[in-house]
Amino acid sequence: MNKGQIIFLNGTSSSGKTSLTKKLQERNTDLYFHLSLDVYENMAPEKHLESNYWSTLSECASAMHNSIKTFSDAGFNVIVDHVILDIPEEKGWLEECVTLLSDYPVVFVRVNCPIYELERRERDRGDRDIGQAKWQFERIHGHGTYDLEVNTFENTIEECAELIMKNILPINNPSAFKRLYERNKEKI
Ligand SMILES: Nc1ncnc2c1ncn2[C@@H]1O[C@H](COP(=O)(O)OP(=O)(O)OP(=O)(O)O)[C@@H](O)[C@H]1O
Repeated sequence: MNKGQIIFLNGTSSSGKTSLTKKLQERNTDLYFHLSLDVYENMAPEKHLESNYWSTLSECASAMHNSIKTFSDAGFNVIVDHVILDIPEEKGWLEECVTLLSDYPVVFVRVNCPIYELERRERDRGDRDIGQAKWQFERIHGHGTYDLEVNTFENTIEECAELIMKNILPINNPSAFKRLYERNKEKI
């Protein structure tokens, strides 16, 4: 069975990942499942998140990373909506993803948006902690390796979705995940 396609979006809060996911699902006739850390976090009991937030969140993230592989192995396409930061608490998250998925058809997408627009969206939403987007903006994308970048401020969500679909790589094409995996191996 062919592995399911993986579109892996990484961007700060309010960068437009959910909007982009909905647009990709709308324009594709093929079925794409949406995997997001919020959903996995909601599966964990509140008492664990309250008493040990980062360690519980890391277990939620790990469950999600392993699920991506399971979905793809079963032939299901997925869109992963993630915020992987360069902070000690999330150490190993990206490494786990690239180790699990280096041989999978992944398009790793950097979702960009300028800080003033992130802050404007954050204020408008009213359901996000003010300052969260800025804090994440200063701690994301440090590894610098992606297959593709989109900018949800300069381009419409439709244009960003179009660009992603044009960049779905043929199977066996070396993706950013493969390059990151090889780079990590050299460090060990
Ligand atoms: N291209 C855009 N132009 C204007 N507003 C946008 C654009 N993309 C997203 N937004 C708005 O920004 C807000 C955040 O978008 P969205 O939920 O897609 O971001 P997100 O990256 O999934 O955020 P989070 O990680 O916090 O869930 C929403 O109110 C959405 O309508």
